[in-house]
Amino acid sequence: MLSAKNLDVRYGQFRAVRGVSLEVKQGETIALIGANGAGKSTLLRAIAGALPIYSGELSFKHKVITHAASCDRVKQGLSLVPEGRRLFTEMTIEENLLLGKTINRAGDWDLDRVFDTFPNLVKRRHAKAGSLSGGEQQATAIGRALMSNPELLILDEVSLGLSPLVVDQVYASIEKLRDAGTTIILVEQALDRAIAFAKRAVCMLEGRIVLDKLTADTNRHEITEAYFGLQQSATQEAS
Ligand SMILES: Nc1ncnc2c1ncn2[C@@H]1O[C@H](COP(=O)(O)OP(=O)(O)OP(=O)(O)O)[C@@H](O)[C@H]1O
Repeated sequence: MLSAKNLDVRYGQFRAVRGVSLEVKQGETIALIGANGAGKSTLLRAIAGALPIYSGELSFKHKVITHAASCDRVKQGLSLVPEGRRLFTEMTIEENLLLGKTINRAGDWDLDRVFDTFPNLVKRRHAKAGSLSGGEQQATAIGRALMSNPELLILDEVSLGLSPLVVDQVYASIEKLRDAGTTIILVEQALDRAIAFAKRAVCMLEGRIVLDKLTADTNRHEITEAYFGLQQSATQEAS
């Protein structure tokens, strides 16, 4: 579904993502793991078209999208829920959700289905997004992405700033999406949760992928070593 080949993403001279290659198959769930500054958000934002790709090639459903505008990527079925949610705070939940619909991609997602998936939003549907709790805002941001009927859903730090109880609720909802076959890449700082949720773990260190394994074939210890750069067998050689 998604194929990244040797991607470099830069801020000025600084290579935040260095020669990253990643293949994502339909229906896969991938946890993108790594320490602060490892390059996870930069990679996801470049995949979504929010940052330019300096070099390398990115394809989605066999079509090269390396330099496609982000709205064209959404039209093709690739949707990012960014870190920090980025809602329109003066608009209501419902209005924020409907923004996801403006792209007009065919599919089953509509307001009713989003409210079924996130029942905590129903009573607050006419409340301004700026007045919502963190959990409600996160649910709205995910719901807005779903309204575009994505084939690949990318979630950056869904649990950031949420209480453990609310994180459980958000995960219960995205587990439903996973079990329905949605392809998901998610950044998650809580390692145990990431391993429990995803079928595959991809760990980044200093802009590179240093571990890429099925979660069933790895363990917390191996991922932690990759996370801190303690392992010898990097899956991608330094370029
Ligand atoms: N706008 C920017 N300008 C310059 N450098 C940046 C910018 N955004 C990120 N960086 C740098 O790029 C590197 C990767 O950052 P990125 O946010 O992608 O990491 P991350 O793995 O998502 O970390 P975090 O978990 O803290 O969000 C870091 O060294 C960071 O300081």
